[in-house]
Amino acid sequence: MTTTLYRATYLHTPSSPFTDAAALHAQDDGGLLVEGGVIRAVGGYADLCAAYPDVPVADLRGGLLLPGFIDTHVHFPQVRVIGGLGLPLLDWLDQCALPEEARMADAAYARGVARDFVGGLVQAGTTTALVFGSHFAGAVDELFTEAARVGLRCVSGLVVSDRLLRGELHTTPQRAYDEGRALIERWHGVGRSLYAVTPRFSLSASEGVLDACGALMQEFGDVRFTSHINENTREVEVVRGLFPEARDYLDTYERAGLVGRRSVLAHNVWPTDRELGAMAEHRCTAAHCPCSNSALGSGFFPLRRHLDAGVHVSLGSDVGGGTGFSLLKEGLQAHFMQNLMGEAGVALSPAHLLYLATLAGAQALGLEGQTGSFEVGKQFDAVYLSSAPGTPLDAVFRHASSPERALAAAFATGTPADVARVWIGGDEVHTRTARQMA
Ligand SMILES: Nc1nc2[nH]cnc2c(=O)[nH]1
Ligand SMILES: [Zn+2]
Repeated sequence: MTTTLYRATYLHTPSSPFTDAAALHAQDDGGLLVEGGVIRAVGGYADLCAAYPDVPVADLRGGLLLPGFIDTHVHFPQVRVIGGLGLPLLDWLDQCALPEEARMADAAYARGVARDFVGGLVQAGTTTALVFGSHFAGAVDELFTEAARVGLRCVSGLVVSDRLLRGELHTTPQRAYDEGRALIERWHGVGRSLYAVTPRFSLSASEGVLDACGALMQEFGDVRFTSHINENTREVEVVRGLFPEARDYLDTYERAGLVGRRSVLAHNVWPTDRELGAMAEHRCTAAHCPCSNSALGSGFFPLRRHLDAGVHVSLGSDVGGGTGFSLLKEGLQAHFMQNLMGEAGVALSPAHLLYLATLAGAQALGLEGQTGSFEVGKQFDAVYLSSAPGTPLDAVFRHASSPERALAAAFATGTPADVARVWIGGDEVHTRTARQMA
């Protein structure tokens, strides 16, 4: 079993800065002892070095070591259509996303997209992702296969819909159940893969399809659930018309038994107070996707209302409605948008951004015992940020007055080009090449 002592400036949030003012832990010259991919000891480098004098040292000084990022909302079939700017949600789906999603019927095409997608995630420092899969079971197999090859922690599933999209993306309740069941049996709990039951959104999923999803959730107790909610005002209006008996958008999922501790609902830009109260009671998560909300003009995420109601919030890139895989960029955009909301916004510190990009995602997925922070017993999932000499971020890293200042700069200006090395369960899954640094 390999044992390594990593020497680095590291930061992590073992608790939530939204409830614990001392949540951010930083070590200027820190040590992490990793044995067989698991963190066995943490602390100052000098202390660990004295305690474990024979263990080989990996010297990561000069940059920042953070827990691997956790993206709780990202679409596998959309990596090649990033950048469809300027359209509202329903037009963007129609013109940009869905034509590409139809191409995923071809498994060979899907295999290429899976390589682009998983590569994009790990190069951005993402070590765990809750992924919207494809409408085609064969393409979902390609995604899980590629994620397993690379070593990504991948939570994903078959996307199901039976109305209002393109015909070739529609299924039936029975097929949704049968194909979902087969995929769960093939992938759930295998290696680092987990299954998420995934109706696209209530606009495109009839009660029958939502009930089929509910049946899978009942039968397989620990699979996850994900979908979209309250993203765009026009979408909310259409859903209201389609479900006249439902109290609101959330209720369309609640009635099918889909909302609980392991449910992640993306966006929630336009929630009612009833929905926020119910989400807190269910202990489900809202995945905030700030770049997507900006690019599609969906609106400002009411973070203050979520926090006041006690709703758990995590971060998602929402590629390809979002603009790329970097959770550093999502953190910065979240910060910008809250600033622009004035009194209604939440002042997000670097500690908040780090928490949202790491432990908050692990908690959303019920994986906080395994990942999201550098605590003894957790997997060594980590991202090492180190900038090319001469770049502004390198200058900050060399001269920052504290690790927290360096962390703020990483969110302000860091990109995937600054991601030098990435580990998942102790396995190095990405090592930047000279070309990627340029
Ligand atoms: N942002 C976003 N919202 C959706 N709602 C339903 N499908 C999608 C999607 O692909 N992207
Ligand atoms: Zn989405």
